[in-house]
Amino acid sequence: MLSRAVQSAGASDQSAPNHASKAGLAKELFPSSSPNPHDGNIADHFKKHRPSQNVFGVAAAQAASSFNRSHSAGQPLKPRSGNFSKPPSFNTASSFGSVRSSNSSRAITSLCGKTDSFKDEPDVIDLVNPAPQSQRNPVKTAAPVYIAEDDFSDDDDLDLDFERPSALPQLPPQLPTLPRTTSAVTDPHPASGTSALSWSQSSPSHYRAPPQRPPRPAAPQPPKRAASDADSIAAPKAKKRALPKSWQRPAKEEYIDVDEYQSMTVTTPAPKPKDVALWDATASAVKEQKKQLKNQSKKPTQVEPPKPVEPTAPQAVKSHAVVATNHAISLSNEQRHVKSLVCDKNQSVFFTGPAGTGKSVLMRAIIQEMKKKWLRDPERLAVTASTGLAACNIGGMTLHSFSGIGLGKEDVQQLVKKIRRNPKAKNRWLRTKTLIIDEVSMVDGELFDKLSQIGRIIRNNGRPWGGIQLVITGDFFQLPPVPDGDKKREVKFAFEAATWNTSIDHTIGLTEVFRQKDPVFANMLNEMRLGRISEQTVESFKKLARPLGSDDGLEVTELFPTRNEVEASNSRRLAALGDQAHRFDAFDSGDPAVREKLLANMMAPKAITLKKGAQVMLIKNMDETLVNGSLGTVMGFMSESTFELTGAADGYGSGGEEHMDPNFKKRVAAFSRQLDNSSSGSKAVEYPLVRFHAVDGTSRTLLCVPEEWKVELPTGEVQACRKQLPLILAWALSIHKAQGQTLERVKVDLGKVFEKGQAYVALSRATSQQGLQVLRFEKHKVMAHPRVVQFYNKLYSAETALKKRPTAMTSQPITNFTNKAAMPSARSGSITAFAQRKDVEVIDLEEEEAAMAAYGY
Ligand SMILES: Nc1ncnc2c1ncn2[C@@H]1O[C@H](COP(=O)(O)OP(=O)(O)OP(=O)(O)O)[C@@H](O)[C@H]1O
Repeated sequence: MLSRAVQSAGASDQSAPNHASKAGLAKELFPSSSPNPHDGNIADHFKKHRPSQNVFGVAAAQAASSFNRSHSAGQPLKPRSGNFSKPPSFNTASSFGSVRSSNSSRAITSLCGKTDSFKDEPDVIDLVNPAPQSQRNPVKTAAPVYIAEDDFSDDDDLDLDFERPSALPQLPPQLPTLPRTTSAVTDPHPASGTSALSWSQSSPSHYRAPPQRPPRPAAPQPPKRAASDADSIAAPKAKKRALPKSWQRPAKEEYIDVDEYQSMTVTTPAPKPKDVALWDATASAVKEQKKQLKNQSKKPTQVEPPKPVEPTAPQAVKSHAVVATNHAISLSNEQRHVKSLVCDKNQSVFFTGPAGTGKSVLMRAIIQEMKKKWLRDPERLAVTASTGLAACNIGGMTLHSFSGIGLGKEDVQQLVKKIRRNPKAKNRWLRTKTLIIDEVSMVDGELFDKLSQIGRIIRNNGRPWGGIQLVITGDFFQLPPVPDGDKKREVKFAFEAATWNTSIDHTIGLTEVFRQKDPVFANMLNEMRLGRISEQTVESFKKLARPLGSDDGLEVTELFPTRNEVEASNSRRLAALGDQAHRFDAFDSGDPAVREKLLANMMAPKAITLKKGAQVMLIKNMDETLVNGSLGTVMGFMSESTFELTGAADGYGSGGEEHMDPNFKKRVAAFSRQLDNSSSGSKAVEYPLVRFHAVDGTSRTLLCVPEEWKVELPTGEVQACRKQLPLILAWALSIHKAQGQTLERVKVDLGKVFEKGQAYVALSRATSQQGLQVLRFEKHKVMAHPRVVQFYNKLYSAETALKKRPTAMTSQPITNFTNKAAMPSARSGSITAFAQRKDVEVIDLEEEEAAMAAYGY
């Protein structure tokens, strides 16, 4: 078929040496609905942009319409014949684009123009009395093959859509059926105690006693279809199946109930372990038990709302809990608009806006909607973020993990080779249709270009990212990409990537602030965001140095700019816990000459000390829901064998077995001791049992055993390796790790702020001034990156230009920035308050100037 297609295309090319059509095809593969990719000036580009200036599309449409005209003038087309149709006279290049529309219009024309349209040429092939070859329509064999652009995509090769059985040819009615004699079969040796089953459930062979074996009482066989009765049995009636109640989706799509969304995350129940007493277990039974318990522990232990956390560590859980949204969140108009562009119109969208404007909430709503869309094919949606913690917040993985590029330092060709060696990563690239990227401000521009190029190569599709729909969010006024330590090059933002503009159809600015209800506080933060902070705001922030009261019992989360400060604070908190300390030292291997240096900046610490009740963070992706950034509490310590035998769900172990039946506890202890001694000959190591709290409301318990981190050369050769628990202490967080969080009680020390956007990110985590303590605030520490300011200026200019254009031109906006500064949500009633408080002079500018300031002027 492929060679016929090539021949056909070749023939068409020769008959119509139309270079313009080839150029048209090329343009179709590199669509330019976005602004000029080189200068990044959206406003300039928009002036040049014409919505329907697609050379190829126009040529195809003209060809199709001329074709339709010529055939509709008193010469009705032949009806559809099988899968083929008579070729139109226009060239092949045009047919690429118009094949679908021309076919459908022809089908309609033929149905309208002929009275016997439905009679001609049935699609069903008569297998019993096939017509001789000579009687068949010769046009079929001569018909050319039409190829759509997607036919060559790897992606489509993998599209295993189920074909409805009704499309198959009907069975001939005279198919011989065997006489129903099965019920008359008499069994010469009926097995005693066996109840006869009806013929439709059991074959005759089931009634005979097995040869050379004495008959023994047996339980009735489950209905089983044997090969011998296949001919005589009619197809079983399909059972009516209903989805479990928990799978039902909310009726109203426009309202997103976050709680409902969270509780919809249903997991398959773990298989029940075999009913074998522990002390009776054979080696293979123990193995089986281990396997089952391991599987069990990998799954969320509950799907209901999370239980109150053990009294041992209430603070730890409360302190970092993302503010629970117990009420339904209805998306604002601007959020709904973005969702519709993504989910209904399949557009590639970048939506941005100040902290707290609901970017993550909107992203979750989009993910929920897209998951519904790809319910039967979940791999089509990939959810990623620039950092592990951000990925955890939206239930995804890091962009690096998704792409399978490791650190991604190599050039594109090497990275492609690396991905091709990794079947999982390669499959992700091929299967994904929509790629979500959260917290894009930390995605490096070079990485963005590399991934775009990798997508094109691996998917064999010339469009940016190989044609994957991108849904990107983030605020470039927040944290920039982490600079490349080796090259010492200046940081490059994702919006500075060469492929940024061509990858995105729409840029939308969200303006309604939800996190901070207090308009004064919201505007103090907005000034910080832009790096244009008034003296009054400086004074207000300095007043927040007072300590926070602790009367509500909520623990304060501490944020620091540097890792050392974070470590010092966590050590202090650990020391305050009374329990026994457990120290875990890393096992390092590799070339001693380079090992120390290579492992110095590794997330996994050289040594970590833990206690029961300690708040920890996972630093490695375990699976879809336990990811780098998941927060949890240490519930106790136990050996692997105890964990596997007792199960993780109850959370017992050394220091946590109080709920266990004493007799059972003794037996388990004895048995696990026996196992431990038989395997190692000495007391087994006890590892921390951690209950992790996922943002989707589930709680999962995991015995955290050492994991490996490797530093590899591009050849795959391991230079250094560290084996350590995948945990760090997490009472205090670095500001980088806190990006994306909403914290009700937060203490920020800005003394060592070193990065642009860092102070803004830290303070904008707070929901109110009452819940925020700020230490060492200085005006000069509040910095906005000049290139980010410039980028948002351009977006604003493009928006202004757009508004000045005639309505017809603005039907497909590139940007959708509203001409106003970011404000607290009107629905909280705060907007009125904001308007009435004339004494609060936030930004001393006219309305338009204020709007410009909001976007960087
Ligand atoms: N449509 C909405 N209605 C009510 N509350 C909302 C809405 N959208 C978001 N919120 C609330 O606003 C707060 C901030 O939301 P979110 O974290 O999504 O903001 P963000 O723009 O992602 O912030 P950041 O840039 O700091 O990560 C959350 O507490 C969220 O529940």
